Amino acid sequence: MTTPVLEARDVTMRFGGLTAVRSVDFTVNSGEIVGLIGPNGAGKTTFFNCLTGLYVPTEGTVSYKGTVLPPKPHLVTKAGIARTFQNIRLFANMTVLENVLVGRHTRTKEGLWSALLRGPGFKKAERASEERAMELLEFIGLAHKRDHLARNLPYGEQRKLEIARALASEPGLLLLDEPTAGMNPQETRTTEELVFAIRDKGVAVLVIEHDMRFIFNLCDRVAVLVQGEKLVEGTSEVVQADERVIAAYLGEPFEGDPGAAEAPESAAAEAGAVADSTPGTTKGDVQ
Ligand SMILES: Nc1ncnc2c1ncn2[C@@H]1O[C@H](COP(=O)(O)OP(=O)(O)OP(=O)(O)O)[C@@H](O)[C@H]1O
Repeated sequence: MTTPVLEARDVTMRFGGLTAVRSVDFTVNSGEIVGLIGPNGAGKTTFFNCLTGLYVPTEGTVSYKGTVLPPKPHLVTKAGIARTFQNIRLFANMTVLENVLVGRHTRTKEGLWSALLRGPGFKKAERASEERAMELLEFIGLAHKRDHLARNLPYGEQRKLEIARALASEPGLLLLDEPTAGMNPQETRTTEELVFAIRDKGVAVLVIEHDMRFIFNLCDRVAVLVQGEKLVEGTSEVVQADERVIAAYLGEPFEGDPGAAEAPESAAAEAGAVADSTPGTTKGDVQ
């Protein structure tokens, strides 16, 4: 049975006179991989930031497993939501293992005194954390690089390490912000497999991405934001076939348009991907 993991109700985010997100209702159910797409500046990252407590929505609520979340990032993580960022945010001069251990801190119960005195309770907790971190490194295929500095990893592996660090907080929902940005097609395919494997481990996934082929292959459901509003939501097939989505990416007006005529021209390339990634076409990955 599917149960809601994340529920955003009527979320609005204004920056002064600009409404970046407008009255968005959005649900992610257990066992789902959901995509969030939209032209540049549509409000995707702002919406993510509202979900993770980085921004306090001007209006609306965000709930995780039925409980309204406090708008504080560390409390959101503690509740069970983890995220990665558009730009890699690893501790470059720490090892691969240390980076994952940092991600475990919300799940470590040992207090300050125990850590300072390095008592038996702390050592036991430290061993357990390290074991879990190594399991995660095995899972993402980086166990053999546990002692490498993060900054020396190739780009694709740095992004994987970010995912492992996010998983270290034992989330029930993982938010990925453009996980394949800058990746080559092989790395993108590996990421796709990794996201499926994460879902199979019982973690629901919400992903923002510009690579339409990636999104439509991966997601059970896709929501389209345009000018801060949710325009369409449905299966990959439904979204790809919706003319309003293509029009929004091309910056063409359409019935009920919240203002897509102002969408940036660069979105036209992405629209090509919407149109060309319909089943049966052979267009390559788009970035
Ligand atoms: N902190 C902020 N202060 C003021 N305006 C902001 C802020 N963050 C975002 N915006 C504006 O809100 C709108 C939505 O931006 P956002 O970054 O959420 O879009 P996006 O869909 O994630 O875009 P992209 O795909 O290019 O990353 C844009 O007009 C942006 O300039």
